[in-house]
Amino acid sequence: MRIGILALQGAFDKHAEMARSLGHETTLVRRKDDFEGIDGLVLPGGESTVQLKLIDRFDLEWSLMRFAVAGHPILATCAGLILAARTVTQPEQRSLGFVDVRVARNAWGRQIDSFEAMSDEGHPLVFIRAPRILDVGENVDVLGRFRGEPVLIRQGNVTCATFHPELTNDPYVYRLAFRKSQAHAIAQSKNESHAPHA
Ligand SMILES: NC(=O)CC[C@H](N)C(=O)O
Repeated sequence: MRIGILALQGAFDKHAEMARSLGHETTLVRRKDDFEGIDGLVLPGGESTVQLKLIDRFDLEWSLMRFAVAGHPILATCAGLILAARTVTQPEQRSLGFVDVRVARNAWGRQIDSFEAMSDEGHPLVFIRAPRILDVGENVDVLGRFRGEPVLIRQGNVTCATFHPELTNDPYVYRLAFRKSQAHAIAQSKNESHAPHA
């Protein structure tokens, strides 16, 4: 697949490395034109307030919405999850609403700004001023937990992590987010919609 990495601000280099190590091609996405030809998209960590401003400045909101609604696979991590969430608190902030979750920003407290841990399922986690998922809607699947609380979720084509999977050496989150079968299904539905109507 060709994976676009939103590269306005934040931790996008390591995402590109991880995607390439799994055999994907990558495109750094900074302008509307960059959405052409990508099959999947990463919304990386960083500072979500700054990222929102840059999305406005470069007029990318409509392209992001259209990409999500078209059903393409999206992986949103940390600040990316904050952008993708339905509701953001602490402080409140506008968001794109791709997934039906409520998140609190910077929610682990100052003393433990950044830390490494293992998920309940045994995968490595790196948290950096991470958000916490406060509640999930009924259409949201919880794919990973830490001490019982959701840290990896998926709703339809959008997979979100509160942590930084690109800073671990475990690619399972990418495998979950960018499944071949998913890309295939999307390509097929595109072909069908292009088929001439009898
Ligand atoms: N590592 C991260 O992406 C941190 C997210 C950041 N604390 C925010 O609120 O946007």
